[in-house]
Order: sequence, then structure tokens, then C-alpha cells
Amino acid sequence: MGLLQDRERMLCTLMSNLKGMVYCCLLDADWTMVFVSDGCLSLTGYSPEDLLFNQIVSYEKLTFPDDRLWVRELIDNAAKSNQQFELEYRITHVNGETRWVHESGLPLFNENYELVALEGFIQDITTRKHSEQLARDAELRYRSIFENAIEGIYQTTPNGQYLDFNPALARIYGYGSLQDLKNSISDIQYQLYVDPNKRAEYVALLKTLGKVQSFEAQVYQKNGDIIWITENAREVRDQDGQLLFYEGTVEDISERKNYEQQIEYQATHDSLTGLPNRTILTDRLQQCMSFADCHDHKVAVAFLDLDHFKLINDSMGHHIGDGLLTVIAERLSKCVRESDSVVRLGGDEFVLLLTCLQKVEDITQRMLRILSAVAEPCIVDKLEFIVSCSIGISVYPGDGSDANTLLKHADLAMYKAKQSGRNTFQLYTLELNQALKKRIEIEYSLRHAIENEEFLLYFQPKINLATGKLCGAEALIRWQPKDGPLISPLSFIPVAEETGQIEALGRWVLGNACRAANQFSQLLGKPFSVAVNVSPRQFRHCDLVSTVEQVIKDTNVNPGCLELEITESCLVHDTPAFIKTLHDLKSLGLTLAIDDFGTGYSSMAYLKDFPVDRLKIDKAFVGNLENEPANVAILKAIIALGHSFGLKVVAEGVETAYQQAYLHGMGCDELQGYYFSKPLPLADFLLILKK
Ligand SMILES: Nc1nc2c(ncn2[C@@H]2O[C@@H]3COP(=O)(O)O[C@H]4[C@@H](O)[C@H](n5cnc6c(=O)[nH]c(N)nc65)O[C@@H]4COP(=O)(O)O[C@H]3[C@H]2O)c(=O)[nH]1
Repeated sequence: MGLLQDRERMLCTLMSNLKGMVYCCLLDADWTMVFVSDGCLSLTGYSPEDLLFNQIVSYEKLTFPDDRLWVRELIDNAAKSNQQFELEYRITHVNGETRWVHESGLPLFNENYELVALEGFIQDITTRKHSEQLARDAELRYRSIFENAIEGIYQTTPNGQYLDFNPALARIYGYGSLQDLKNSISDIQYQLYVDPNKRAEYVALLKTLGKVQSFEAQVYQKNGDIIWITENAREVRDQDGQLLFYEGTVEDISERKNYEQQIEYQATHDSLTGLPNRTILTDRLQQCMSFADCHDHKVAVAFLDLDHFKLINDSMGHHIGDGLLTVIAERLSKCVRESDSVVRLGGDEFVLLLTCLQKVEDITQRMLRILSAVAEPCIVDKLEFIVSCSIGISVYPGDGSDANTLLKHADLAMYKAKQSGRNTFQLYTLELNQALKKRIEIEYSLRHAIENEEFLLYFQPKINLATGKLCGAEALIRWQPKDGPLISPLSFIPVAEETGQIEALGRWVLGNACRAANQFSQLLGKPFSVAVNVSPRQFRHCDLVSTVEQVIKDTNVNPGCLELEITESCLVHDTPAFIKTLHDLKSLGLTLAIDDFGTGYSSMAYLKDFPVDRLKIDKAFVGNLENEPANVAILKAIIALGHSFGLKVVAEGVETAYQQAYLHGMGCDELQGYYFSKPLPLADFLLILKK
């Protein structure tokens, strides 16, 4: 008995603590409750007494009106077939709120198997229902985003099969439908990615970082077109950390990529010729060097500069210059192999990177081909031009281990090729480097020397053979650096010529020679002539006539005491302008001499057109008079030629009594040479004059 009471009490406790209502009801129209547990209050808001026997409210009333019909139908059917039932529906709480409930119950029969009541349990599931609703709403919302997103969204297996994707993905990849894409791509790595390694990279990133961001790659569209995409993706794992799939988004960035590529192309290529420009030269060369290292090859860096291009550009106009450059660029591109590069540095300078060379000798053939390709006639604007080029070559690894050194050495060699007469190529050598370094040093210090007036004039006497007396002097420049030995003009005049520094230097010489002539004339009490060397560049580039005129004015020299020595090579340009310059100079009252006669083209024609007074026979013909009988014939011919044009003939470089006597015998007018005196500093020369 005690045990039974205990069980009843335990059941009562259990029922009153249940979160829900235990009930027993009749199957009438009100679902009249004959028993409800204490849970009634929290479920409905009514106390059990209010609901029992429909005291205040019936359960039928509490059932949400829209649900009443189907709830009854379902329970009736279950009861009739003696089955347990479970259902979820709504009730109205006493406070007016609608609550979701879950009911499970079963029919009760009496001993005559007549259905008499229902027994069961009703639980408030509003919170769960809300969560489910929220989840459904969210699912709907996200589905809509998924379906309508502009970005492609996908889930794939780690080994590259699609699990799910949205319409945008199919659209981006050029497929007509989701199904189309699903049927077509079964291996993303090899069917989609242009470079399958990219997919491997993507998977590796996901494995190490768990995600990829802004991962850019090229993929094939259905029709074979290639597009650029960017992907963001992550790994999705289950609660145990097992990898389920990859999930990510795809954006078509072809437009941006194409634009970037276009910008990059413009930045790295020359707009005129379409060749790569200097911005990528170092990188390219670096790549070639690394490749050469791996394959034990050599790389040639050929620095190519067109000869006299500036002249064509300036005289014919830039459109002709541009046309020529385009033609040459095409020819150069055709002369090289696919693995080689042709870069336009700017202006008329190109650099060729020749790869896969086994030995330096291979370069010669290729350079000869380039020289002759460039020298083919070019037709631009229906005009025919013939241009040549000079090429300097350095070879990796022998001539430098980094890009800058190789380029610098190729440039130096090119400079040498220009010096060697152009239309040729020159390989870089160590000696060349040293010589050019020296030359650059001279060029650099010459600039300061001009500013600091580190120059001196030496004077070498000229002897009149008829009288045996001093008849003039040649002014010869010397460079006396502050803390160094005297430098010969042979070292720095050619540099000054090339760099244009000769113009300032020439003005300095002219001024000082005129002042010296004044000094000498004053000392002797009669005009004394000083000869000055005028370089070819002075003739070509500056207004020589007005410079000389100005110097004569400034120094107040007697123009008859100034002689200008022009080298024979200058005279070859017998253009009307050049002849006019000679006449204009002559009209200033000075005298003109042709220097180094016999070493140039010695065109006799110019002797009759040019208003010159003297021929100076080059010392090469005098020096070997004793041993070279041929020189005798030449000397005789030159002297006769000069005299036949009414010119005085001067022989330079007389070093022996024999030479002096011989030249005397041949009728030479004046002599100059170490036999009489070396060139002397001003003070020493004044001493000779005084004697
Ligand atoms: N072996 C030998 N040499 C003799 C003898 N007599 C004279 N000489 C040298 O022969 C050169 C003659 O000058 P150049 O032919 O005009 O050749 C000159 C000239 O072309 C150039 N030069 C010198 N001064 C000037 C200048 O003020 N302006 C320009 N533009 N060039 C200059 O530099 C060249 C060399 O000048 P320097 O060294 O002074 O050399 C001078 C002179 O010292 C001799 O008996 N034997």
C-alpha cells in the first residue's frame, strides 16, 4: 500500500514539474478536459480549474481557429484506428498570443472497446518554431542571394568536382545552364584552369591557411575563350574537424586585368616600334642570365646605335626619323631568335639580348647579319635612305656578372665601334675598358681644366730657308694639371673634339696666341706671325668667323700676324658654305695654311678653290727621308704642286741636318722641327727672339 502511495506521489510530482500539460479529454466538440496537469497554466495561461470541464474556456476554443478543423480530423482518424498521434498546431494563450504546441497522445478505450477519451501531453514549442521559421526565412533570403548574386558561388569537393553552384558561376564560365556546367566539368583542375598548377596552388593555400583571398587565375570558358577570375574561398569542416568541401566565390576580372595589362604594356613597351623599352631591360637580362647559368650558355648584350641618325632626323624631319626607326626595329626583330630580345632604349639606341650562345665566336656571324640587315636601303615616304649602325657587345658571364655592368661594357664597346669608323661591331675587352676609362677621366677633368685655365701655349719656331731666320711660330697647346705632369695635346684634343669642349679651348688658344703675337711683334719691332691649329669641329659647329673677328678686335692683333692651320681632312667637305667660311676668314686679313698635307685625301681640286697661303707637309714624309726613297718623290711633288698654286710650302718634323739640307735642295720655303727647336714655353721663346 505504502509503495502504491509513493508511486502516486512521484507521478504527481513528475507531472507538475513537466514543462507541458498532461491531459485526458473527451472526444466531444469541446475537447472537454477531464484531467489536466499543473503545466496547463504556463501552456495556456489558464489554471487547470479554468479548463477542466470547460469551466472558463474549452480546449477547442483555445485551439487556433485555422487549425481546429485539421487537428480534429487528424486526431479523429488516429483515434478511430487506435493509433498514437503526434501533431504540431497553434493555440491562443490567455494573453492573446499565438503559441505553437506539440501534442502527442493516444486514444483510451473501455472494456467494451469503445473509444472514451484521449490521453496525452501538450508542450509549448513556440521558441523552436520561431527558430525554425527564422532559419527558413534565412535560407530563403540566402537562397535568393545565391541565385541572384552577380558573383559566382560554389561548393566543390577537394578533388575538384562541383557540389553546388549558382547561375552566376555558370554564366561567368559561359555555360547556358547550371546543368550544362555540371555535365561538362568533372575535373576543375584540368578542365577549367588554363594552368592546372594554379588549382594545385589554390588547394595548397586552402590546406595551409584554410582560406584563399583574391586568388587570381585564368580559366577557360565553355567556348574556349580565356578569362581572368579572382576567387575567395574557404574550407568547410564538420564539428569533428573533418573536411567537408570547399566553398567560394568567383568574380570575372577580365576587364580590369586587360586594362592593367594594357597599362603595363604601355609602360614597358615603346609606343613607336612596339618593342620592349628600357624599363624591362634589366629584368629581361636578369632572366637571360639565370637561364644561361642553368644551361651553361652565354648571353650577348649588344648595344646598337644608328650612325648619324640625328643628322637625318634633324634634316629630314621627325616623321622620317620615326619611319626609319620603325623599319630598323622590324629588321632587328627578324634578325633574332624567339628566345632573344630586342629592346629600344630610346632615340636611335637599341639593345639586343642574344641567348643560348655556346661560344663567343657565334656572335660574329650574327652581328654581321645585323649590320647588313640594317644597311639595306630603307624606303620612308617614298624616299630611300641607307643607314648603318655601330654595335658594342659584352658577353655574360665573361664581361660582367650583373646587368648594369654588362650594359655599361656593351655601351663602352659601342663607343669604340663608333670611333673605329662606324658600321661595325666591337666586342668588349679589358683593354678597351681601361682606354675608355682613361678617356672618360680626361673628359671629366678637362671640364675643370677649362674652368681653372690649366692650359699653356708652347711655341715652336719656323725657319725661313731662304734667309735662315726665324719667320714665325706655331702655337701648340699643353695641359698642365695642378698636381700632375704636363699632358700632350694628342691625349686630350681628340676628347675635346668629340665632346665639343674644343670650342671653348679653341677660343682660349686663339686669344692667347694673338696676345703672344702682339708680344713677339712688339719685341722684334716688326710683325711676327703665330700659327694656330683650328680643329674640324670648330669649323663645323661654331661661328668661327665671328669668333676670330672678335678675338682680333679684343686683342688688337695685326690680322697679318695670325695664321690659321686647317687640317687637310677638314677641306674634304668642300661645300659652298665651307669655301665661304675660308673666304670670310681670309677677308679678316689673316693667312691660312693646310696642315698635315699629304695625309688626307689630297684632292688637288681644292687647292685652286681655297684661298690658302701655305701647305704644311706632314712630318710623316720628312721623318724617314733618309730611309724611304719614295718619300723623296712625294715631297718633290708636294713642293712643286704648292708652288704651282703660288703657295709657300712648309715642312714639319725636321729632325736632322740631312733632312734640312735635302728639303732646302728641293726648294721648300720654311722648316719646322726639333732640329731647330722643340716647342718652347712663352718665356723661353721670348729669349730666342731676343737673341
Ligand atoms: N716627332 C717630331 N714631332 C715634332 C717635331 N717638330 C714638331 N713636332 C710636333 O708635331 C706636332 C705639330 O703639330 P700638329 O701637326 O699641328 O699636331 C698637333 C695638333 O694637331 C694638335 N694641337 C696642338 N695644339 C693644338 C691647339 O691649340 N688646337 C688644336 N685644335 N689642336 C692642337 O695636337 C697635335 C700634336 O701637338 P704636339 O704634341 O705639340 O706636336 C706638335 C709638335 O710638337 C719633330 O721634329 N719631330
